[in-house]
Amino acid sequence: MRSPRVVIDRLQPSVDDGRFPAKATVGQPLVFEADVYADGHEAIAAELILRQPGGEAQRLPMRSLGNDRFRVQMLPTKTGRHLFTVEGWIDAWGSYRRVLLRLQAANKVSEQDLVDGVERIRAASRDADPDARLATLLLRLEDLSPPEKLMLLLDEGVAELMSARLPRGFASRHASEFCVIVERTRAGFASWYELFPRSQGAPGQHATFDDVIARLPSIAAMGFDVLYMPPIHPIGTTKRKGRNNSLVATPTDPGSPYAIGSSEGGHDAVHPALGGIEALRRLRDAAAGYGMELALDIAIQCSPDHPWLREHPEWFTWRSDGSVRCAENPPKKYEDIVNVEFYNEGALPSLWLAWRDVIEHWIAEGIHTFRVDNPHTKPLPFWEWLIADIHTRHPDVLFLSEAFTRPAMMYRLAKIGYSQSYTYFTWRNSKRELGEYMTELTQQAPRDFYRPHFFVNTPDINPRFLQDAGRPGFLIRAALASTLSGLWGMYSGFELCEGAALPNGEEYLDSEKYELRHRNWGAPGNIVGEITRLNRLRREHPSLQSHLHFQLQHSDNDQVLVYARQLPGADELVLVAVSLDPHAAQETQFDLPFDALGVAAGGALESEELMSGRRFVWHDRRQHWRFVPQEMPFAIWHLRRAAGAHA
Ligand SMILES: O=P(O)(O)O[C@H]1O[C@H](CO)[C@@H](O[C@H]2O[C@H](CO)[C@@H](O)[C@H](O)[C@H]2O)[C@H](O)[C@H]1O
Repeated sequence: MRSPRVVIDRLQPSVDDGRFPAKATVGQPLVFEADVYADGHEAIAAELILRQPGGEAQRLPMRSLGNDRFRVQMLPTKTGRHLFTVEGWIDAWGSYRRVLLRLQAANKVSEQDLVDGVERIRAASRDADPDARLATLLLRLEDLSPPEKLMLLLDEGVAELMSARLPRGFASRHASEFCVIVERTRAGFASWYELFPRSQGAPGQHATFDDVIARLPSIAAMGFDVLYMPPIHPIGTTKRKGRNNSLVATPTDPGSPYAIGSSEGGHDAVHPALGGIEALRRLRDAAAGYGMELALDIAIQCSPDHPWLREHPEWFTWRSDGSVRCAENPPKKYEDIVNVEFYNEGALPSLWLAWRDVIEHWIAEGIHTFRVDNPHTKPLPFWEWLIADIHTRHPDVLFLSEAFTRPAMMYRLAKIGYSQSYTYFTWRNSKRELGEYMTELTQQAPRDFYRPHFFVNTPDINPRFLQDAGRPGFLIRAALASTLSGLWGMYSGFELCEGAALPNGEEYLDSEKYELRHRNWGAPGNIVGEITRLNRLRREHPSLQSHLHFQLQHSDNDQVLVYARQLPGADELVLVAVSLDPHAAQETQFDLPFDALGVAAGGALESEELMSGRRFVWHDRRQHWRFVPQEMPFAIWHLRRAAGAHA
């Protein structure tokens, strides 16, 4: 096929050139861009053609950014698949107007140049479909002096009218329609709190969901809106794990909740000691009363006691001794669970459908968010099918991928449907690491399909950084996670700065995965107040509700990371500076984003430090700040142009 005269290229957002849908979130700016160009020097115009779910195609004019790039931005309000393409054409009036502007700047506009414009309008008004506005315009032009005529011919309203009337020269359209899936707000903006329900009661007693209800007011007061629980199903006894991952359990050890299934049921059952399904329903409703939703864990594995081993032996691979090999995620070994085999003869489609039934079961119970354990150890085609299938009936259901593996696999899981993904954030501590990682996530390909969920800790990850960092270290990581990504999460105990670890690793000492833990939620030294404030700032400042719109700022100290968060086109922004050193005071000179706020030389910025409420007017582009870890290792400023300052 020959190239059209007007070429349309490099549509954004697009994932692998349109092979997978891009992602967007209700209420977050969605930016479309394309290169549109042609031979010669004529002006080009472009339009986005957008089909929203259940709607007519809409045409949105795109603005030239220069260098052949065009852009339009919209705020999605509907969830679902949005299809788009781009049309471009030679803009005859735009070409005339552009020349006229250049002549005006050079003070060389001739009488004939003005006549040319009037003649163009006259020709347009002679079209088959007469436009009264053009007739009126011609009448007005007749009585004007040359300078007045020039002003009117350059008028933007006239440009709009003429562009709408004139035929689109050499119009062409990109050959493909691209897709953006818009998901509900919590796909991209949510604060997760993870807890083990069985630990939420009186010391030494297995708690129920009713005990979790009693904890809701304080969790909601901290500003969390998703309550995530590790598996809540019956736990097997065969090869049950004991304290600190011991291979021998005592009769009173509750077992790992990931060892799912016993004679009391499998993945669609609730552990009786948690109060059963009625108690879960009470918790679900109580959480909704606090504006929170529950997220459940989907762990595709079975304890050897799971009913499926008896009912569906064809879903497992049996060894000659009648056992099934235990699961692993190298180098970790999970002796108390076995895997189902997706590729076994007899597993397709029954096993795939069984998992869909499990998800449907919990959706029917009002659960709309699922954290999926180790999805990278299960078939990609399975996830692609399952998520698409669930979304045809339940487009608001969210899936979080807990894959800590190679980047290609983590990204692929997002491309094939996962709404959110665990990340390497937990292990990115230095200024260089954090800067590079954020640049990859926000300015390279993942930007269009990968929503990073920044967990500061998990029951499996007691980050080495936190193990000896004390309270300042917890403040540092909370500030980073909550201001770098729209999605952040913590596992309970973080707010109490718990960091005791087993030697030489990242496992918690006396991990709650294998025993009940009782905590004093008001223990001295906690950071509940700071977490509450951070979550409040996230709600108040839309630029903190996504990981996108991130810009590194210069700071002269390698221990201090400074970044701006600004929505496209906004006249305000949030500037964050975090000292990455939990042990010693650090100070830095850093640059203020005067240009991003349109402040010219001699102008000033009004700023409010949002943790303390202190206000400043800053006249110098370069500022100085000192961080004392025991006081506050970070600062967050809201910045806008000072009233009266010139742009
Ligand atoms: O493999 P990951 O590091 O991604 O961890 C996830 O999956 C593990 C297996 O489900 C899970 O491990 C826990 O449960 C196992 C099964 O009961 C048990 O053998 C492990 O000792 C225990 O850590 C882990 O919690 C989960 O996040």
